[in-house]
Amino acid sequence: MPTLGVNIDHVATIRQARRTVEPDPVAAAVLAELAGADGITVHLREDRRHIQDRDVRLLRQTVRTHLNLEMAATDEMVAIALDIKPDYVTLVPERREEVTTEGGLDIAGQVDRMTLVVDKLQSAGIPVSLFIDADEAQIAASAKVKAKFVELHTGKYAEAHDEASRQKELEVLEKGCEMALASGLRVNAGHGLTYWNVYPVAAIKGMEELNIGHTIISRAVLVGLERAVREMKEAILGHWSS
Ligand SMILES: CC(=O)[C@@H](O)[C@H](O)COP(=O)(O)O
Ligand SMILES: NCC(=O)COP(=O)(O)O
Repeated sequence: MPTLGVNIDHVATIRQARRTVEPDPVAAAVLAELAGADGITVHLREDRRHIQDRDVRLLRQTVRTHLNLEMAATDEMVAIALDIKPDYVTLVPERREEVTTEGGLDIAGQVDRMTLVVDKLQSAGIPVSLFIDADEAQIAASAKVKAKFVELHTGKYAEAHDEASRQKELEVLEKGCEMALASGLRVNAGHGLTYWNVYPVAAIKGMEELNIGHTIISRAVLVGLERAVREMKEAILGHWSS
């Protein structure tokens, strides 16, 4: 079965709603690791809407499993990665106006640029994963640019409205995984996976790591709310004052 990379971006989303210091994604990473996370994933977006540079720098020092830095393939981000040296980098497409990552990277359409970026990072000892749709041309191009991994975008599978379309998207992922492995790539997957839809993807043969964030942070808010309210009642009674 694949390992679990916990994406903690949306802990930072809550913090950035007030531009304050809580909740701290660095603390969240420690708790995720204590609970069994096999890796920590953060997406340093160009607009810094959630994760900040400070978070990535501190996480580099505190993460005990492995740190996966998701980022756009821009010169600014490459410089940051070369400086911070995460355990691996996942290159993702970014559009500033998007609510979340909408599709996979077009590697086939920018082989020269991607070859350059992948080589720059991997020559510095940072393995590169490419976040792509499970599409034949994109998988072939990912092997061509010599990335070590691909991360198959599971968004279409996760958003399928009925069982037949979900099954069809699952087959696309299975075929993509098989093809990527046959091309010498290691295979991760993620985006939009939930407690209810993860198992069929986890069961795909050869799948190495699943990166999952939004559903875990959403659940954490709900399963933690009762205790948080109880503790505020205690604080009002002075139990938290020194
Ligand atoms: C690349 C990807 O699928 C996730 O990292 C996702 O982008 C999380 O960040 P956002 O929710 O800001 O899109
Ligand atoms: N690359 C996918 C990821 O890190 C988490 O995506 P999501 O579970 O927040 O949709």
